[in-house]
Amino acid sequence: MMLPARDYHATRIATPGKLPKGLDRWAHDALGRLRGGGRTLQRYREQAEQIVARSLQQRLLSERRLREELQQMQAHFRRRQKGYEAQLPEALALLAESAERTLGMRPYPVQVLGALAIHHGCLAEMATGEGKTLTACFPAILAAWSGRPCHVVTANDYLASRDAGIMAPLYRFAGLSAGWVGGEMEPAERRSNYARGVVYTTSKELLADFLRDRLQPGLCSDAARRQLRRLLDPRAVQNDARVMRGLDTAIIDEADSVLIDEAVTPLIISATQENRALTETSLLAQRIADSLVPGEHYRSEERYHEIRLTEAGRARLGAAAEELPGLWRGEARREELVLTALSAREFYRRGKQYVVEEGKVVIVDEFTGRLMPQRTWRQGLHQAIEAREGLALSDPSETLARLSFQRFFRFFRHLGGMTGTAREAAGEFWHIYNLPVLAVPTHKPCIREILPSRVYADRQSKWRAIADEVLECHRAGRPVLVGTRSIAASEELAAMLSGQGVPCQLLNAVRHREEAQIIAGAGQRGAVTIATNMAGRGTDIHLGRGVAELGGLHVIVSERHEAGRIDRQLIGRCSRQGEPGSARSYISMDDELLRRFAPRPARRLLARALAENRPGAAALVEKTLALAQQAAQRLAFRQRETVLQTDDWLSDALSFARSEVEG
Ligand SMILES: Nc1ncnc2c1ncn2[C@@H]1O[C@H](COP(=O)(O)OP(=O)(O)OP(=O)(O)O)[C@@H](O)[C@H]1O
Repeated sequence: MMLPARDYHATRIATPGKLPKGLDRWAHDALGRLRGGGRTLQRYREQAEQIVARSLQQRLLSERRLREELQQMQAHFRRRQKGYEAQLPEALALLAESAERTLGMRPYPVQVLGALAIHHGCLAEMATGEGKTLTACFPAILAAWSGRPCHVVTANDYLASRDAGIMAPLYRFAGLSAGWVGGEMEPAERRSNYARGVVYTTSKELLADFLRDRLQPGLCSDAARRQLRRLLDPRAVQNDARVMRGLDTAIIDEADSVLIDEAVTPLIISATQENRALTETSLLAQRIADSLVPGEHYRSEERYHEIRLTEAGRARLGAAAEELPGLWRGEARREELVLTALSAREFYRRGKQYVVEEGKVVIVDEFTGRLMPQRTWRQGLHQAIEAREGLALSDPSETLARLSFQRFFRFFRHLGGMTGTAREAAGEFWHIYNLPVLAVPTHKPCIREILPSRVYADRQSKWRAIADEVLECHRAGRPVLVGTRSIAASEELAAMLSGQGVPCQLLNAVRHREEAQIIAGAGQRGAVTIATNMAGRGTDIHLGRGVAELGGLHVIVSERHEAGRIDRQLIGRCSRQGEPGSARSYISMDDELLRRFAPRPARRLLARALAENRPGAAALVEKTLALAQQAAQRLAFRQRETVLQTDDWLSDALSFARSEVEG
């Protein structure tokens, strides 16, 4: 019997506390280390082994009996009577047996350990390929049994629909229904999916729906009043345009991507309005920017993506403004407009940060490599890029609601998650989200071979060497996956390989329709797959027959990312669950990471050492690259912390302003 999902609208969402400072922060960090420490891990490990052993005993239960036991357990968790948590091991044992019967997968002890960690509000670091999808189901079921909304957050729509579909039989068996919400869905479909016990979706959909729901007219923020209104006027339920049931538990897959990489970008719900004056201004700014000479009129700082006008640049701009409309008379405003146009020219590249589709600029997500047709850059940047591309300018938009992902996820009462790469950011997870990181051991020892990196003076020689290595693997019958940082680079390599007669599959934001098919073929004998970060997370590449004997999948990292975690995710596509596999990174002296984050004199010295073939030069470049990656990560962390502090400050300032008005 399936119990109806509880109507949760009437309950308040948790209000996030402030970030601890000074001594409080020190004490808080110590607590984090304790909660994510070896003792906790040992305790969960022992419990997990007992649970798996217990589940093996339940093999003898008839299907009817197993369902009955699950129903009783669901009732315990729904009522939350005192001591119900003592039933946790038995509940997990029943679910483990159910997973075997419905999905043909009995969770390994390390998966049960991961499930326990997530249930207790930790972030389980589980290596890639260890079966996080199944692991997440157990805490999701335990949470959804309470009748409160449980959201499983995945990295993209494809994974949301895939995971909800694959795991549906287990949820049904446990008396729950599972749904998924994706970008293309209409409100009615969204509502019906959000009404399910467990909902798979992406952080963007979840936050956008949360904000849109909050914008609905007549929404009472007070829980008791809302309940009363619904009792007095049952029609209010039908007229309620909100799609979500509320927020309670979020289990976040690829938690580092969601809670760290994307955390700083605020999600903004906006309405576009025609503004001819702004359109003309953007075109004028573009024309002026085109007349400025780099080095003479402005200087650009690539590391911080910052542009500064020189005195000559200011003078030239002032002279140009004399013949322009009033808006250009204000010095600060005209500089802002031209700096935006210059940023568009200097830092934004087609095929990297964006593509042009049907006459529109479409943003490519830097971390996932996917297109984001709903997103636009703010403060005139989108229009500046359109102007540079010679496209019709879109109307600017007015902000209706905004919230950063960081702040949003701090609203949840229960937060848990998993990822293959959390260690580097353990401090940040605890500091910002109160999530201790627990490193779960692998089910089988990992036999991945990390081959020494290869270093080249320039990108042309690097790409030629990559093509040679791909050809070598292809001839030997080994499948290869090459990860690139941009769409343009993936296309370039594909053209190069095709020129050499090597058939290859290309997976990027522009060619994504056959994603599932490409991934299904990527582990077959002789397959060559070139992919942007799209293949970096969640893709499960199965080895074809005889491929393991040849050495398994070989991964080539063609250019390192600012966050080391992203490289580790890509490398994690090979050698899953104890299979063989290997990975190699390629570096060139003009890689963006080195250009932006390694000091220029060091780069010059290294380039000379490389050109002269000095022993140890390649190792030095690799060390410099590691330092550059650390510098990039530190900068990104500081930016995220600032965003959260600004968010807190804004919310304080706004609530103060409101209470003043009300008072
Ligand atoms: N207990 C199990 N028994 C048998 N097969 C399993 C089990 N758990 C997971 N698998 C299989 O292992 C493979 C990897 O699982 P999954 O994609 O969930 O890994 P992952 O940890 O999410 O990887 P990634 O970090 O790359 O996203 C899948 O093919 C899945 O069916």
